[in-house]
Amino acid sequence: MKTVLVIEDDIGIQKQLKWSLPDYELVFAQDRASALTQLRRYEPEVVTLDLGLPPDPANASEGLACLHEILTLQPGCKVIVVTGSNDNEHALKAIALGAYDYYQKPIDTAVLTVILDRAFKLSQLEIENKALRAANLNNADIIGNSDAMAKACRTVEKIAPTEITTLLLGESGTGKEVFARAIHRQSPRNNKAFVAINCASIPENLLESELFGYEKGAFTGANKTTLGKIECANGGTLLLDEIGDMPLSLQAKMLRFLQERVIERVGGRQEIEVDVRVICATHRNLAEMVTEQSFREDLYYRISEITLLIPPLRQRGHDIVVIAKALLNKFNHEFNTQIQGFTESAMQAMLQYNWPGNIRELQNKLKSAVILAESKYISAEDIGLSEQHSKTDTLRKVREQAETGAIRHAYTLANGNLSKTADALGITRPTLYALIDKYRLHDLRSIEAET
Ligand SMILES: Nc1ncnc2c1ncn2[C@@H]1O[C@H](COP(=O)(O)OP(=O)(O)OP(=O)(O)O)[C@@H](O)[C@H]1O
Repeated sequence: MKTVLVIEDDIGIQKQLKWSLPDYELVFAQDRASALTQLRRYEPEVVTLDLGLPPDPANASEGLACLHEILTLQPGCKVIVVTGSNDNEHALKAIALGAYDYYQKPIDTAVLTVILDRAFKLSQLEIENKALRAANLNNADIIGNSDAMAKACRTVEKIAPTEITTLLLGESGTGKEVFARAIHRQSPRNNKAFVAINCASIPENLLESELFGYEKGAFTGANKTTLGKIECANGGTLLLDEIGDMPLSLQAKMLRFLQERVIERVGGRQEIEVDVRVICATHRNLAEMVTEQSFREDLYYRISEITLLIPPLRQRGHDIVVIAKALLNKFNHEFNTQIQGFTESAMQAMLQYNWPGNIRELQNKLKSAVILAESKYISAEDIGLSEQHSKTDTLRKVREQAETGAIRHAYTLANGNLSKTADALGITRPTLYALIDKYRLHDLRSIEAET
């Protein structure tokens, strides 16, 4: 349910709104201080604000000051100001200060519902727009603006216009293929093919014909002459993914192609010239493989004219959150869901988790979270990251846990009697009610109501 913060000191109107707007979760505040507390707590997209707030309800000064503070704290918030009848002057002043809309008392819930719906729609559009802008920060689909990524993107911009053979190094799922595509897209070859082949996923005996193609009759089943990936990439770019997994037997043929830019199809005798830009990628330590003699040294130097290290996700700082939000936006579209964001603990957990599977792992975790989440905010549990991943609780959360625990403990000792519970806690009964509301401990109230 969408949350609306209603800032209104008239209890009667609060009640009226509560029963007449059942499709929203309404949270209330009666003055400027409590409004700002509620704003920090619920971060509502939409607020209704009665301009006549105590201590000066006859005047709009307190309401306008409140509006100013709300927009300072949460600039994207849609504030609908509520004025007395014919109070156009203050309504216009509020709009000039940044309020989204206004309406005049007496309350007409049909009108208010339309205004609220429009405010939420606009807010959603703005949130999506922001995520899309974040998604386009650097190179089309390379999301993120950490120093590490900015540096990698600058390198892409420099090497893309050249013909230099590039080696992309990085853990699995860091985006090596995404970077290879970005190099192609920014190169003069961008109107020709980008062809990728994963050397680790094709059986050794098939890899040669996949890469170099074969002539008709070259082997049983070779019914017609077939082009390999290298020829298919002619004029464009070829990505040799997981080059570290290329068998030694094929490495010599690959070296010849890279040096002379000619190939021979399997079963053929004719040399065919090809004009292909080559990008290689691997998560393996090729230098170590050279020492162990499982990778040819001459090939290693040939493919690594320039090496670009793609940082693992855990070293990209706040990028994790930026990417997570962009992915959430994408999955909301894909699955037609309305998840609005992440809980604080989910954010902390994502920032502290090690992400061994990098962005691919983040994608998988978020996809299932979006499908399975039961609230509009994704929690740490939804993404399969337990509380232990979120080591630093906010002060607010620590306080909430402590107060909730103390209230429940006192309540049990007082056998469900709220007056005794309040006494034991050293607070008044109304304060206890306020805390029950604040922490949504409504089971406590209902037990007393039954007794
Ligand atoms: N910076 C990024 N922003 C958003 N999505 C990204 C980013 N980098 C990668 N991705 C996405 O993460 C997934 C993994 O990326 P990619 O396949 O390029 O990784 P890889 O390093 O080539 O992985 P592997 O080594 O396993 O082949 C892809 O779906 C890709 O679209």
